[in-house]
Amino acid sequence: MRDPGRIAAAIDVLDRYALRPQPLSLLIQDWGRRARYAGSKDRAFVRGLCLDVLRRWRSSGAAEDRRRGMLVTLRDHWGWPMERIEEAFSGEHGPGALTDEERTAGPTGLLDLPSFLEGLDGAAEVSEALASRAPVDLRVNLLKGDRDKALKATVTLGAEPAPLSPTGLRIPPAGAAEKGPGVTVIPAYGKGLVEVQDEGSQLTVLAVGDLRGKQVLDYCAGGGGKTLALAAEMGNTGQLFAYDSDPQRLAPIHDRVRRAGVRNVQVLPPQEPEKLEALERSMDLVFVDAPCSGSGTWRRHPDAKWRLTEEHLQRRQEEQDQVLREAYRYVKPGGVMVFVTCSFLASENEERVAAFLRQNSEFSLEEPLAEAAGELRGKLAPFVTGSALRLTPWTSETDGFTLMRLRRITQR
Ligand SMILES: C[S@@+](CC[C@H](N)C(=O)[O-])C[C@H]1O[C@@H](n2cnc3c(N)ncnc32)[C@H](O)[C@@H]1O
Repeated sequence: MRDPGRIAAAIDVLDRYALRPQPLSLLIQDWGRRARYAGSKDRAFVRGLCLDVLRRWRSSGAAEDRRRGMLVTLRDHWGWPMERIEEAFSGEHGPGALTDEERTAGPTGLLDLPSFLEGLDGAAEVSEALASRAPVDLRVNLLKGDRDKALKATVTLGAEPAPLSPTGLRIPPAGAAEKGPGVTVIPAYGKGLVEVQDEGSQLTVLAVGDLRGKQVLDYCAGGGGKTLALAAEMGNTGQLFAYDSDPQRLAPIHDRVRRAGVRNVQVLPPQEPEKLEALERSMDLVFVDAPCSGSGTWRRHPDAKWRLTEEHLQRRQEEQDQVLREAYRYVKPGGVMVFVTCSFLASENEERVAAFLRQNSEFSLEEPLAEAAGELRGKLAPFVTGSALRLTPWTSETDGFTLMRLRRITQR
């Protein structure tokens, strides 16, 4: 396909998104089925362009008019000269020649945040950071080798040591219309030496402190991203239990655990609640990676940014309250519960923890890096605000994650 057809396709996909906001991956799949003639480079181009327009959905004007959003994105963010844009719009299979009015269109001046979040502190900086592309981060699985070995194994992908996580590698963002790095096809991935995991996500596990020999419950284990990182930190010692209320989300964990060489994990299926109940008041650590808006990952999933409504946010908060109400029961006296979200919003973090503490006087807040290893503590200290560790694209150049730490006070 040439520029005109690719751009018309991207506008068509975005028109469908505007009509009914849904995950972009579904819309691209749907387009791929209709456009049998499109090759893998065409798909990468259309997907990359749609993501970039969605990143600046409001400021480019795309929310109101996809042609305008497309023009502004290609001209102001992809750096295409007007001549190329004119040809792409008016060429065969293109979306149709630009009008005089369109030619002079500029940015709208709106922030690229849902309107109910425009009042956030530092909203302009937040909006700009979330509109940028994210790198691909890898976590080196220390059960299979060290970072030097992983660096050699990923050199063809352009990986370099990540700035903050001692287990992290970073591959810079691909060019706008390029396919991302083929991480999952390299032997090091197949052998479990590296996992795809944002540096911020890795840091939430590393910040907890020494986990060797401990009894740990990963209460919202999902597909096991944090479970694998916790297991690697535990060095296959102690016991790690992985639970999630949704059996479908938990399903991939078995294969992942095997590939990563993890031997200390017991998966607790929600269909057998007695296995979870048996852990009551016995865990050194309950790690709660709570369901959330995902606002910290909007660089990667800009389509999710425009699907979030105030009602959705309210529902996530209720889920967070419920998860806290359930998970604390498994913490032993003197043990710790760590509450993590991939959201930077206080309403999904500090406010939830405060609500929990009002109901549970047995727990008290601790400094979030209370047991983090010395060097890491130094690196992460700048990102502590009040009682939360808050990592964000605009401060730590990671996805957004918030971590809070609660201790169950020993009974006298
Ligand atoms: C952020 S995701 C977890 C991601 C996962 N920890 C990872 O790193 O791949 C949140 C998870 O919480 C689960 N969840 C929601 N409500 C829950 C509850 N009441 N009890 C246990 N899990 C719950 C969801 O099914 C979802 O898988």
